[in-house]
Amino acid sequence: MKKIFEIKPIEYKHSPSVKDASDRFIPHLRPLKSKPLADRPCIIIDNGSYECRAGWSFEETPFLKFRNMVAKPKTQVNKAIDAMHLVGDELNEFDAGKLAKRSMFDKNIVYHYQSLEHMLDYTFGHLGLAGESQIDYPLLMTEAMCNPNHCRQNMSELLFECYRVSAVSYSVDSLLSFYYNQSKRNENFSVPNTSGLIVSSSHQVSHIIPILDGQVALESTRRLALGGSHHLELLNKSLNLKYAQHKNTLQNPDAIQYIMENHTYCATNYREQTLYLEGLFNEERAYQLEEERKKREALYGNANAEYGSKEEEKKSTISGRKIVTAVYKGRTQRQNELEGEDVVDREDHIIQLPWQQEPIPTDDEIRRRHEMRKEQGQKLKEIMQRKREEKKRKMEDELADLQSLEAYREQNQVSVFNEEIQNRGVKNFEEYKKKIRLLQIKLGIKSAEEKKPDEEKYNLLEIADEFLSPEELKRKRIQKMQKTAAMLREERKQVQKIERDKIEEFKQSDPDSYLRQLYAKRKEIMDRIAERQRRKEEFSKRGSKAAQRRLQMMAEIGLGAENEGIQKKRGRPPAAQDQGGMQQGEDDDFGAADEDWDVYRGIAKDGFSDEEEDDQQGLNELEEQIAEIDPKFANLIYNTSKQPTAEDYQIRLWSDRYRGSEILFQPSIVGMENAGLSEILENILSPVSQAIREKILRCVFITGGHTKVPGFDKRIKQELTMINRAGTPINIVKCFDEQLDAWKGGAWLANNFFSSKGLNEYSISKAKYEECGHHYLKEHFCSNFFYGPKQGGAGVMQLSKVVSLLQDKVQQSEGQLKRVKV
Ligand SMILES: Nc1ncnc2c1ncn2[C@@H]1O[C@H](COP(=O)(O)OP(=O)(O)OP(=O)(O)O)[C@@H](O)[C@H]1O
Repeated sequence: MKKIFEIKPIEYKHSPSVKDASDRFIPHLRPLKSKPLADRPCIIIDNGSYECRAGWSFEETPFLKFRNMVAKPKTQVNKAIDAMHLVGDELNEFDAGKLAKRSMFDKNIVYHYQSLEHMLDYTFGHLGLAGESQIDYPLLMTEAMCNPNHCRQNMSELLFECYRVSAVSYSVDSLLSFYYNQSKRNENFSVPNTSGLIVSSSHQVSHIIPILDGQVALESTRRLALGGSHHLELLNKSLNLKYAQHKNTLQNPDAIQYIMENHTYCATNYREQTLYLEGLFNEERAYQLEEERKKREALYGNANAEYGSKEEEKKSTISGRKIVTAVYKGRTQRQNELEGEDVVDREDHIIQLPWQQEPIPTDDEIRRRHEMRKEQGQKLKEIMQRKREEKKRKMEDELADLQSLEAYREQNQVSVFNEEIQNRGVKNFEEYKKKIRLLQIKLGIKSAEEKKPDEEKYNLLEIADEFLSPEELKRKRIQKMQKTAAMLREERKQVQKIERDKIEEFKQSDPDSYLRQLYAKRKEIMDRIAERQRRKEEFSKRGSKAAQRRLQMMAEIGLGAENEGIQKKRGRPPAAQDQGGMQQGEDDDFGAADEDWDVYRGIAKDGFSDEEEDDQQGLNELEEQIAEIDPKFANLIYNTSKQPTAEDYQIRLWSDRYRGSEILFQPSIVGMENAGLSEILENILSPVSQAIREKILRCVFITGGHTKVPGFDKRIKQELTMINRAGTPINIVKCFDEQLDAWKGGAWLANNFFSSKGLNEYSISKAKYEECGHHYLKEHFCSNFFYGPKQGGAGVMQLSKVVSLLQDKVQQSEGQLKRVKV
């Protein structure tokens, strides 16, 4: 049996209260407040586009960890609520549909500073600083690699001007994680000796950062704009496309996130893995077909097992049950062998989506449904019977009425008789006679002649013609015809009886074929009903051609009073209608107004009803017959085995398990023309010397939340091995915690490097900010480089310096001009 995985509901965290945070931190912070700034604890904020982690440097792990989203309730109730902003776990306390969420990030760059402000309010408030007028502590904030100056500038402005933070240090998350891990693993750790290659993949982007002797090789650093969010999106799209029936569950982002975090992995070799799964799929299909064939054989016998395509049939016999069983055994054995080992599970996964079982009907319930269906059939029969009786009564009345006119003839009032029959739509006496006879036949009334015994009825047949008068000869001919017709009738009855007997015999001798015949008839009726339904729907659609044509026809023949009423309502001059029908060149706009369609729908409703009833009755009778013979069918109809089962709510992950992470290596899967990670690694490593390559490959450091996908490190090793033809040893180092190491690295940096004079070397103090301007960045081994006008530059650049720079430029361009002229 294959293992079936469940989707566990995500437990939403609740935001800690501001009071709890104050109770926790204020006793710690109070004695530290009087100390110099460098000796005070540092606030560490790892401001990630997926999650924000914040806490004090004296703690082991971040106190706050929340989805970096800000939301506004969509209420419009009152101003106070409308102005409210929810951050992080506060969002979980509201109905997701009633919130307008937004992220402050574009890719992994902060661009919406209003949201940032809400996030910082929340963070400082929940770190025990709710009552403070300014943040009297150093702050370490993470930022993206090569964060644009403009973004940092806005950030500094907000922190210094709005929150009056004492000192701010900016660091890159993956560098923090790298150095933190190095220091923890390496006893002789010193920044200038550290070299390595950081491979980081987080929510929106992935980075490859080579580090040489404690320096980031910026010109070789690369960013790939793909990360966990793209993986999630691809998985979401593919599952929703494949399992459209489970849209409700699969459109829930939490369910997809759960699947991604627990069931996806990174294939070491994409193509080989795809072929492997294809093999599994084919084996399983063959097994299924084999089983189906066996079932059919059991049900219909070997000769009749002709369902399914010949191709599939062939395939199933090639593999055969034996092979399939062996395959299953092999798979189980392989899985058992792998258990406990550090091997990525490459099999397909079956996921059980949440569902609710409907109660299985008891025998009594099935019987009740059967009875109900029978009752419905009976009712339909009764309705038909009533209709027939009504028709018969009408015909009897008509017959009686017509026969009553005979009295006028008997009283020699021929003109009155003629007038009366003409009033009833009958032209002359001949037609009158015919009509009476027709009604009698329909009502099954025998004429006086027919009631006589055969000898009397056909008394002239035995007499030779020469003994008969011309009148009798004529009657003899009629008697002859009547006798032949009666004989034919009798013969037909006999044939019908024989047919019935044959069917009964056929039913007894070959019930399967008989059953199939019944099924065929049922299908015929059902097709007819479906076709009628389709036509009905077609007519009821305003835009359909059939409906337009029908409406046009109705408009042309004129809809009498009803139509007239509508036209009056629409304010048309009555003269136009009086002329009858449509005038040449008159614009026919019947159908343009909604009322026209009401008339049409009224007409469209009646039609088909008699045929429908006949078909429905026929279908009921057939189903009764089938159910008597085929218990499976009875179950299908009355037991409604269509009831959903757990299997109906299962989804199967095949390539979905590894296709999402493959986008990092083949961005073309999501339509991007970028180079993938393997190509980027090759571009970085091929131009460098062997000595440098050796240094770098000694520590290939993997970090970032998205690298949690099992097998990611193995894939990177595989790619590097293929690039590294010289056979340089490759050492893959996985970080301790993919998501928290950046924060922990921040705490490590603050605790080890910020004390006494260190703080000034690693952070921008308020005084420095005011002196050097908002773009100022203090560079250190975990930070970004500053690009643009040099530190303490543009903002404070002397005017004389600017003028001399401009003069230099002018001179240079003049020199170039001269050269061109010569
Ligand atoms: N077990 C897991 N398997 C695969 N992906 C995961 C797993 N856990 C988390 N992720 C993904 O990792 C990503 C978050 O990574 P991380 O926490 O490093 O991002 P971040 O630091 O918030 O963002 P960024 O650094 O891009 O601004 C998310 O896309 C998340 O879906």
